[in-house]
Amino acid sequence: WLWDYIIVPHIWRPYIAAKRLREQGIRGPPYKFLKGCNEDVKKMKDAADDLVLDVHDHNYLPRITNVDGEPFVYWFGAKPRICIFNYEWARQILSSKSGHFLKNDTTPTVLALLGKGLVLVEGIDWERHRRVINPAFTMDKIKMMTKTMVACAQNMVKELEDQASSNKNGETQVELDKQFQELTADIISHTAFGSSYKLGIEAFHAQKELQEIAVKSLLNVQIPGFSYLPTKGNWRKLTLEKKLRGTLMQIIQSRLSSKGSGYGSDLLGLMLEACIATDQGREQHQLSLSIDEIIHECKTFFFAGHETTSLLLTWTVFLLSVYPEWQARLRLEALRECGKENPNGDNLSKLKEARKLMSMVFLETLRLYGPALFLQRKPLTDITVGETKIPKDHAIIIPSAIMHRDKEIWGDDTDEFNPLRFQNGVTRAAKVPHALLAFSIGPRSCIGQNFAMLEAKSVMAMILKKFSFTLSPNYVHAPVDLLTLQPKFGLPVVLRLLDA
Ligand code: HEM
Repeated sequence: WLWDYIIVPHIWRPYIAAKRLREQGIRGPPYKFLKGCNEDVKKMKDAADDLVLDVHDHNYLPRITNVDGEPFVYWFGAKPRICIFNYEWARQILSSKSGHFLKNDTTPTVLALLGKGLVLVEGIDWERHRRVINPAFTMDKIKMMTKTMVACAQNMVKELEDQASSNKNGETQVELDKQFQELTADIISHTAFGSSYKLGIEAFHAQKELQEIAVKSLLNVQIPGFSYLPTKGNWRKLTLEKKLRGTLMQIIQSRLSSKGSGYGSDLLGLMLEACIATDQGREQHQLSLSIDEIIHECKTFFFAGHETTSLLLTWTVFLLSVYPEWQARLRLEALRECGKENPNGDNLSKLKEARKLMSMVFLETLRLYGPALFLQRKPLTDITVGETKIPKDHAIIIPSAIMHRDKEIWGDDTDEFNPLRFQNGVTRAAKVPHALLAFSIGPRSCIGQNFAMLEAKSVMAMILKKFSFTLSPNYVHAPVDLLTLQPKFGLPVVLRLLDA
């Protein structure tokens, strides 16, 4: 036991891995028994935590990391992670269709949070899941969902409008980040679960708490078997997992029992149609999912589908508050394309065109404040990338947030907010066509990117047409890495009714 569970994985393998990498010139902080670098990373983050930035300063990297430049290795517990910064290597790894690069191992808490759905499944299972789910994300389907997105956004805007008009000056101060979280959860819940959206919101609250636990546990010392001990934290995690599963099961049961001519054309409906095909005794074929897989997919879509879009909206409002001239330009564009009407599939398509300012602003926000700070992969076998031999099972970290500031690729103004860099389209904004990694690239790139952009555009157009906004004096600029990039102290904003 000592040999298999302690000496080999926690002493022998890290020692050999470090030696092999050192021989190739890849260095990094020393491995520490059980802890790896987790404690040091935690200390480094704590030390940088007091660093508050000016709102015009978009280089928040010193708050979350102290690395750049050359590839190096660090230790997540006993597991080596090789951090690379090279765009060509990143392209090779992310675009590989050979199945040579898998998603990296994840901790049990992150797995409970995210579910073993499309983001984490591999190989033929991934192909099967993606085939079932792809039809829910065609542009036509997403355009049809605009109505739901707009209806949800209208409720939020109306509430804010009432708040503002009850004040003489037509102003209200709100924590917009929280509003966006509720709104995007509402939207994904309606679009994925239809009439069971209220249960979806319950699931969202359980998932939110699981996320907090996941963030806290991520940099803890990795003691083997610790997650199975009956601690208070592990108990809470188990209770939340049960609640989340139970709620999702309830949503599924209610859909199964209300079947009319089909299960519906939303995401859940599509997955259930695929599931029933298996249930009816056909062999596991290319278009089938089990109920358990559907539960995992629901978790995946709930997390991947609301948190990221809510952050895109949050950081965009932050930037438009700091650059009021851009806010005014976007308002004019929204009024020109949508007039007094609410956005709909057609006028939003116009805002979607690459040359539109709204698209450029969202892309620039994703470059500077993309929700995912890095991408991770691990090779299935020993592999050479560039001239570096990467042994199998060594995680590869592609730090998109750092790479989005590479001056050689993006030019000297990388730390500045300059949406016009995207005026000729996303592939011509930098020296390489795949420079923007916010949605990743290659076969595992984000399936929900069109959904997210359309949702963000609907919401932003509706806000811009009703309000002007500035940062509240209470806003503190301190972006923080909590699995995704978030404003540490939220986004308090003063909204002013335009026709006040
Ligand atoms: C601004 C919003 C969003 C951002 C920045 C974003 C970012 C990403 C990134 C970086 C990946 C690749 C992860 C990797 O390679 O390891 C990804 C994958 C994924 N995203 Fe998104 N995402 C967003 C919105 C959404 C939405 C709205 C949905 C669903 C409704 C969604 C569902 C997914 C799924 C299912 C995958 C896995 C795809 C696969 O592996 O086949 N995302 N996303």
